[in-house]
Amino acid sequence: MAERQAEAPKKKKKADGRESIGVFARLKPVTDGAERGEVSVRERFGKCKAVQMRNLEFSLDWIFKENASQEDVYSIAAHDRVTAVLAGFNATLIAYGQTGSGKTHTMFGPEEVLSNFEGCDPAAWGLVPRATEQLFEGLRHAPEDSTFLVQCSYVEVYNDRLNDLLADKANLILREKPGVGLSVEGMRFEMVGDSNDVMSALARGNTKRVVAAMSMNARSSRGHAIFTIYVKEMTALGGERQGKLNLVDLAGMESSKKSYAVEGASNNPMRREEAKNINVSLYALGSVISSLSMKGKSKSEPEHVPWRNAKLTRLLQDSLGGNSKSTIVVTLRTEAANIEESLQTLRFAQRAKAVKTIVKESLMNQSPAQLLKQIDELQSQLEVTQMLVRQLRHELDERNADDEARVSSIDSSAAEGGTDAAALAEEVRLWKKKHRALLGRSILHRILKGQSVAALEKMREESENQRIQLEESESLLRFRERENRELLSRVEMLEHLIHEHQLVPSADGSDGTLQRRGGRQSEMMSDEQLTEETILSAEAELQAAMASKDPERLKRAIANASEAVARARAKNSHVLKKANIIKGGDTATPSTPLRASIVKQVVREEEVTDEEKRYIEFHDLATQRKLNLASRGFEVQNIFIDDLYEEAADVPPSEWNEFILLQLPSPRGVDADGTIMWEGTEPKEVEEEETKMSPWKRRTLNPAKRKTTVMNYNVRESLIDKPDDIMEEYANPEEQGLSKPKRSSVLDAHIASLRLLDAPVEYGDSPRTNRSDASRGQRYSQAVRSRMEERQRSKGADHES
Ligand SMILES: Nc1ncnc2c1ncn2[C@@H]1O[C@H](COP(=O)(O)OP(=O)(O)OP(=O)(O)O)[C@@H](O)[C@H]1O
Repeated sequence: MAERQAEAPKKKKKADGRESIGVFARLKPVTDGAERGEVSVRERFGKCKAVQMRNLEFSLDWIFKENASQEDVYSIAAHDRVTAVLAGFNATLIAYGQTGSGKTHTMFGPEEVLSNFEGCDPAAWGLVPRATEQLFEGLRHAPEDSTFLVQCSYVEVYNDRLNDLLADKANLILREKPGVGLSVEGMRFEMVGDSNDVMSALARGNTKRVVAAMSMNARSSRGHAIFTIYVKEMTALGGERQGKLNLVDLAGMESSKKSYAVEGASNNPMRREEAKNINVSLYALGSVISSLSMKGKSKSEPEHVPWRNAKLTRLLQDSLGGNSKSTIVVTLRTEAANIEESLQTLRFAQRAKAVKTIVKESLMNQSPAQLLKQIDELQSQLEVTQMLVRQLRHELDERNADDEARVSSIDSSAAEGGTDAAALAEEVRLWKKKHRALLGRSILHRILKGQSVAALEKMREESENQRIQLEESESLLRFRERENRELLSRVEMLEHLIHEHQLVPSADGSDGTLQRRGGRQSEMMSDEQLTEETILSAEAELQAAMASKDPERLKRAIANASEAVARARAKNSHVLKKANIIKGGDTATPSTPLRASIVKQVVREEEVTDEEKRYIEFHDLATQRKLNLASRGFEVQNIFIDDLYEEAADVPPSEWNEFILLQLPSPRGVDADGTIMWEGTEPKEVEEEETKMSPWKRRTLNPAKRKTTVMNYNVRESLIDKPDDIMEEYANPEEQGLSKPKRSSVLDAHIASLRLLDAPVEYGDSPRTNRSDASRGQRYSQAVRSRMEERQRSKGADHES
């Protein structure tokens, strides 16, 4: 084995069941002859948890270097997830990365793993065959009175359609069922009895996956594949529990220029449609991860997660936002030419690390009827046991009397001297032995009786608990219904407001602006209303621009919409000017030179020294802080945790938090002069006289010594300028064969992404903390839709009259 990595990192699980998604990165060896990019894995005390790419550092749960084996990846990233499935949890393993970066290799292994599973070398097996082996091995050691039902399903999301890879069924429908959740209608479930069954189902399914030769990968997957194994355990007493394992091999993000380098691909409409769909669904996944990572970070946490923007995100809803222990392995290409894509992948990974899922064990599921049946059974068992005990006691009493009579008769014959004393003593010993055995049996029956009584008590208690739970659920339902009614009346009120301030196009209607009917009204409008109006007009213009098929107008409209969203955010949130680099130190200084790699050590927990423990603790604190900033959209540049650790050599551990907060402070915004405003302590020159202050603090507060370089993500640029294909397709939807609903869902994805991720722009207003863009976002879309419907209706009415 190339590299036996240190033991798997312990997943932190909070008492409330919230658990972080495990996020791992795997580097793919550089392609022959290509130049390696600026990438280095930081390794300390046998732990590989940080990767440095250009001047950025990303801390994840583990970084697998190029020489990491399939076994290393499995044991660190997946083994405990599969164990959890056997204990009744849901688990998900996802591979995410640029096209050709090794997702399929990580999930399945090289091609022969599927084409010749039994004949290939098990060392080449990827996560899926290993997980399957572990599952069946676990079942072989399960309690004897349990029986299991193991099934699998395999679907592909191709061009935002759901196809069943185990049956010849295309375009399956997703349905939300009350009490059951999301299900794929008509999907085939196949029974499997061992790893060979699973692998042959997979191999069969894979022949139906759409794979094409692209310049970045000779066998590139053109859709996302989700293979699921369901394990249902049934006990002799009628209990049931179910765990499932989702194995997700995503298609890779595409850069059109690089992907179409294969001759003919750029003119192939099928390949273009695939690439567009892959990118749109992965953007939707990025938006979902962003809003999930922001959850709980501020009081005004966004409630809306845009799950519905793509089939892929709907299918992953349970894994990323629900009840599942999830792991994402991001795969990275390390060639210099691919660094930009790898950075995007790592940004996604960093955000995913801030996401928490709520993990619940699937308990033995017993209905009140089943419980009552068990109570009946136990009661009759108890009666039988009681009868047995009574019978035994009676038998024992009789035997005791009998024995006593015999012993006394033997005693008296011995006294008379007529019998052989030794033979008599032997008889006495045998009788006493029998007596003891009988007593033992009686005790055993009593223990049995005790167990039955205890079990009966437990059943009664469970039955009572279920009754209470039922009552609680009913009252919660009543409460939710009341809440819903209130929400509905609020929506009606808003619709009314919007109707009152109806917008009309500007005089010529072509400059992409809208104005309100009746200028005087605006004077009476609140800031909030004006903001809503601006967004509404921007959205209406987006729709109009789409209908006009004028690409220039559409580009203007998108820029206008994102500007409007940014303005709205600027009024209500922490903001930073686009491309405004906040610096306390000298940004001209080149990034820290790469360190010579440290000799790897494999360490056991008990062998960890105090110094190592301190380092790990510091690393965790600093990572948490970076994650916190990342999930708010800020990227920390030129700061590496190892350097901070050295800087903190004289900082007592009890003050590490303060130190890290000073080194990585929270940007609040920019004032009118362009000066950064910070939450908490501002950087300032500290007078030499202030000697009471500890040296580290004086040093850190000095802006010249401070290392901070924080930047906000410039997502707007990547959304608007990068996917040129998508822009073109907006402009020529008919030519691209896009249906109307499809177009609007693409647009919705963009709008949602802009709302969530757009680079905030500073407009001089003092920042406020009350931020509720997302929920407002929902209201905007709803309002736009209902207004349009109303217009249609009134147009219809005009015609009729
Ligand atoms: N860690 C690795 N070690 C050796 N070879 C690898 C590794 N990762 C990937 N490869 C090889 O690189 C090629 C591309 O990998 P793979 O098909 O897994 O990429 P992918 O990310 O699934 O691409 P796509 O998104 O286009 O489907 C394959 O030939 C694969 O065997």
